[in-house]
Amino acid sequence: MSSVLLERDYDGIVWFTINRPEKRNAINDEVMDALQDTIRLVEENDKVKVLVITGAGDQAFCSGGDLSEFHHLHTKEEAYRMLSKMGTILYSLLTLSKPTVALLNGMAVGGGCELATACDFRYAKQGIKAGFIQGTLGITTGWGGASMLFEKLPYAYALDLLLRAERVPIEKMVEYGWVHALLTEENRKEQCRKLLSPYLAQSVPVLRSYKQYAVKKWKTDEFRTKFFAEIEQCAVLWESEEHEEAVRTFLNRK
Ligand SMILES: CC[C@@H](C(=O)O)C(=O)SCCNC(=O)CCNC(=O)[C@H](O)C(C)(C)COP(=O)(O)OP(=O)(O)OC[C@H]1O[C@@H](n2cnc3c(N)ncnc32)[C@H](O)[C@@H]1OP(=O)(O)O
Repeated sequence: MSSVLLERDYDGIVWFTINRPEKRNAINDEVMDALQDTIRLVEENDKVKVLVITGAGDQAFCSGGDLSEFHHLHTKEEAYRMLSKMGTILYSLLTLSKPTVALLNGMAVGGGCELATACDFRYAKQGIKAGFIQGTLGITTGWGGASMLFEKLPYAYALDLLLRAERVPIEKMVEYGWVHALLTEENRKEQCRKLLSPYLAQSVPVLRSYKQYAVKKWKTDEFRTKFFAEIEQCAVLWESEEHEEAVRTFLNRK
């Protein structure tokens, strides 16, 4: 079974679905590579207008990095290779010249919240929770999530979410401005398409122009340096006994 599903609609939407529901849609190398290829396709193809990223099943949008695959990374150098690979992908998602949406079909935790933060809009199913829970693993955001969060949310809200490191009810995420629309259970894809229909009515050059203008502030050496320094800091913490122990506990919890 493929780790990712890709669909292209007649109206210009590309749907990228992480298809690992049995792992709560955790991200491994295969998902990273497919996401990178999809971002390239959306950037280059003049018929594609919007990229929507979602997860398969009803339980999770994405549970972050695949801890069972990445727990063999012990040194900060090993960790940095993996973290900066995904960080580079999320940076290209952040600065993509087409609108992007994270469609939260279920909970988002850890790197799953970083993936969602890299998107322009977050539409979420009612009743779910989302959390930057990295602190409970003895690490910080490793894919540039904090740099992006501080750009997109008011300072105190962003800091609160990172420091509390818990799963927060999605209604609070709406209040904080992280989630832009709540969806009901029924036919979420159609609800998403309806929310996107005004954007889909615009031409690709118009969409591109506004997005390029919007993301210009992040295409600077200053922002990139901050973004990759955050990733480096996570790599340092990845080596710690606290992190090793937290991951061991999660993987052996049954
Ligand atoms: C690497 C980058 C870093 C970052 O920058 O942030 C990260 O992302 S670190 C990873 C952070 N994520 C987590 O710590 C999440 C860990 N998962 C959970 O807390 C829970 O699984 C859940 C997401 C809250 C879902 O809970 P629940 O619905 O009760 O399901 P289970 O816990 O029983 O999980 C089912 C199944 O899925 C496996 N799983 C879940 N998350 C991951 C993951 N991130 N990596 C690998 N595997 C994951 C879990 O082990 C179960 O598998 P089986 O035991 O084989 O059934």
